[in-house]
Amino acid sequence: MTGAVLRLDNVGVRIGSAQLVRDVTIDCPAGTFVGLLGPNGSGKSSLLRTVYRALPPDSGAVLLDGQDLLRELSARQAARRVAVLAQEPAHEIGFTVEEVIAAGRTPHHGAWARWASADRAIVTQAVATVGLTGHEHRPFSALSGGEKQRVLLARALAQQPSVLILDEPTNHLDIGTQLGLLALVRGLGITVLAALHDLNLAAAYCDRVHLLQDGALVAHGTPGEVLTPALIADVFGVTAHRVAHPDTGRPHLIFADPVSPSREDNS
Ligand SMILES: Nc1ncnc2c1ncn2[C@@H]1O[C@H](COP(=O)(O)OP(=O)(O)OP(=O)(O)O)[C@@H](O)[C@H]1O
Repeated sequence: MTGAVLRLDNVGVRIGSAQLVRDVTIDCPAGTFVGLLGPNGSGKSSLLRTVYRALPPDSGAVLLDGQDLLRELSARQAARRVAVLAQEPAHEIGFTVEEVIAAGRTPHHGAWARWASADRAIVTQAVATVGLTGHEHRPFSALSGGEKQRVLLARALAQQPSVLILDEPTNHLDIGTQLGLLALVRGLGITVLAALHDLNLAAAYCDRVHLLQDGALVAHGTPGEVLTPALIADVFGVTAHRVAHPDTGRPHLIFADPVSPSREDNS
């Protein structure tokens, strides 16, 4: 799999009279892992939805290798190139693990076309990559939240996209699986745009990060440039101390508990 160049060019999102996102420009060079950060309700999911065509931008455009994703590519062409692991709970009731993952091949040949052996090999590989070999015939609805997330990642991998959109992909995952998922995705070599709440995961895995507040971009750059205690205090309203990760040298944040001092005073 190879990455595409993704550009969000002055994207605005409006639903009814609410302007959810204003004039956001984000460049994701091919093969980079780009983080989208910001408090609850800052517009991250709304922005990501424009990239996987769940929501049309109200202004601006989303460009994939220079082509307008909405106006120059068909839905199927876009689906061959952009996969998503979204936040919404999945309701694939009645399907097995393997059937859910196999749906990732649909944009490549249509729902009713004959399956090639290459399709089966891609699905088998995706199942193995997320560590679900042996679980192919289990009902999807009977899986735990974390197992479902791995199945949906496998479906996205089976799609063989050049851009992967992740919206809070580590929800429901234990720490080992969180790190494993992000390392796996980073190793794919495709372009990734990921909304992340965990700023330390963003610092560890992202090449660049973009910080949203109230639907507008307030900072962008490397994690080291953006994740400063001053900006974190300003945007998230918390005190953070920043240290260098002892192994990687990347920024690592330690958050202060604002309740602690008064507890000590009262004891
Ligand atoms: N369909 C809609 N109609 C009206 N307002 C909406 C709609 N969808 C989202 N919003 C509002 O838009 C704002 C941005 O929501 P969005 O889900 O994009 O934020 P977010 O940064 O992804 O939040 P979170 O971190 O909580 O997932 C919120 O105030 C939300 O209530």
